[in-house]
Amino acid sequence: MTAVAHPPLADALAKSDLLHDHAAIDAAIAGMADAVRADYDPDDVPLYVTVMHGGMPFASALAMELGKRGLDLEFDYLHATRYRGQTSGSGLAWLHRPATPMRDRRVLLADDILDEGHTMLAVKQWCEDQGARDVRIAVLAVKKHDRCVDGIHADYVGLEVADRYVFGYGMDYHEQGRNLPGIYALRD
Ligand SMILES: O=P(O)(O)OC[C@H]1O[C@H](OP(=O)(O)OP(=O)(O)O)[C@H](O)[C@@H]1O
Ligand code: HPA
Repeated sequence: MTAVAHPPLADALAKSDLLHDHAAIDAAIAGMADAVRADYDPDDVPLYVTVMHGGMPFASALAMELGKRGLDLEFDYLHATRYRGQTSGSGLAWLHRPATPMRDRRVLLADDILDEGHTMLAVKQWCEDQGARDVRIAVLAVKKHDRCVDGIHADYVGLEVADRYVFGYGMDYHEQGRNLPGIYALRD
């Protein structure tokens, strides 16, 4: 089998701009935690669903900030992907669905980025179809453009990013760079 050659991460970094550093991301997540905490009753523990893989660093950080503020969370995760390591999206593939029953639960979805919205539209619809009584969306970043599908928006947003391919803090450049502590954008 021939291995697929990926462009090296160092080359991507050399032709990218840092949009948000780690301190800015931490501050944004703390602000989001304040907003989420104000909307949730600790006696009605939400089901906190991380959208893998990209959502993992953000979901972890937000969960800890919510813990500091006295909001317990029940964890589950899903994996739905439509980019598959590429820089443009195609059809959504579900690789894992949450196992926890959602009927009558409040569900909080945590992901790295809302771009064209296809992923979250399908994921939110699926949670509602499972009987969740309330489904909200927290994303670290929203991309600024007018191509987002109708009917979807993020309830909690940390940062805006330009209409360029972005990576770092969960987001990949050909499956690399997810653990960069900042968010970078490729120059056109
Ligand atoms: O708003 P959209 O245009 O639908 O794109 C956003 C989705 O794309 C990315 O996932 P990806 O498909 O790259 O999977 P990954 O998280 O495993 O990298 C990202 O993590 C979001 O889930
Ligand atoms: O710009 C992006 N970067 C990484 N993953 C993404 N998923 C949707 N848009 C993006």
